[in-house]
Amino acid sequence: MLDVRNVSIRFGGVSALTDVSFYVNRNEIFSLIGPNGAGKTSMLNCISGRYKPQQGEILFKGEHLLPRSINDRAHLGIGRTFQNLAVFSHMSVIDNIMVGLHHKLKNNFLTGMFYWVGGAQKEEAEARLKVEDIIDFLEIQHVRNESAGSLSYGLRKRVELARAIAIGPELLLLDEPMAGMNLEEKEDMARYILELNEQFGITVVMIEHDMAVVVDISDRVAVLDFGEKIAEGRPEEVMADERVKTAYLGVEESAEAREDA
Ligand SMILES: Nc1ncnc2c1ncn2[C@@H]1O[C@H](COP(=O)(O)OP(=O)(O)OP(=O)(O)O)[C@@H](O)[C@H]1O
Repeated sequence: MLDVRNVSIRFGGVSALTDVSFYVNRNEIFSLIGPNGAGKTSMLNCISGRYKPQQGEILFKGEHLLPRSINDRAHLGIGRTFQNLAVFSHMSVIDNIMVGLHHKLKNNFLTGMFYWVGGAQKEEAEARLKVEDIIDFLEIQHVRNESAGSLSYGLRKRVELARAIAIGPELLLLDEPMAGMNLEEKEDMARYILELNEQFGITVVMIEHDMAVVVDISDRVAVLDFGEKIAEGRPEEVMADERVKTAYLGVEESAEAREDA
């Protein structure tokens, strides 16, 4: 479904990604892991269209993605969430989800001006139905009319996920979906991701730092370190890899050194 070939991107003197290749099969849960600054978010940004790599190709269902805009990629079926929460705090939960869906609706701003004349009203009504399904699925009925900013962090993350799935993605890019969550919230999020994958056939590419979650729910994993891919395979294979252990050990050692200082 996704074929990343020899992707490199630099920011000034920093090589965020160097010649990185990997593939993701349809219906897999694929995790990108690695220490801070390894290039994981840069890779998601290259796939979703926020960044344009200087080298390489990315194919989605056999189509070249790099010449396409962010909106085009959403239309092709790529949805994403962000590392830092990207919900609109002042808007209600339901309106936040509708924003995601409007990306996908046929009627654009101009035709929207003829709301009562054109088909937009009907389209909006159908959209609402779909939003209700998503709200049920993510168990956020009780807060549907609350403003998103008033919700707990875990619930806001769920609203962000709801918005991403509202476009009906075939591929979902999740940037640290469990960051900042307590154990119960993490378990819930892991369950939603698994159900999206198993029941709705959504392929998932996820950045996650919680290794227990990664091992639990990923089919395959790729490890980045200083912008290079150092390992790829089944979670238990990757965790046993010496280069991976060294990459993470380096991080732990420097963290200990900071604590000692
Ligand atoms: N827009 C940008 N401008 C300049 N440098 C950038 C930009 N985006 C990423 N970088 C740099 O590229 C490198 C990789 O960053 P990236 O955010 O992709 O890493 P990451 O693995 O997602 O890290 P983390 O786990 O901390 O989120 C870092 O050195 C970062 O500072």
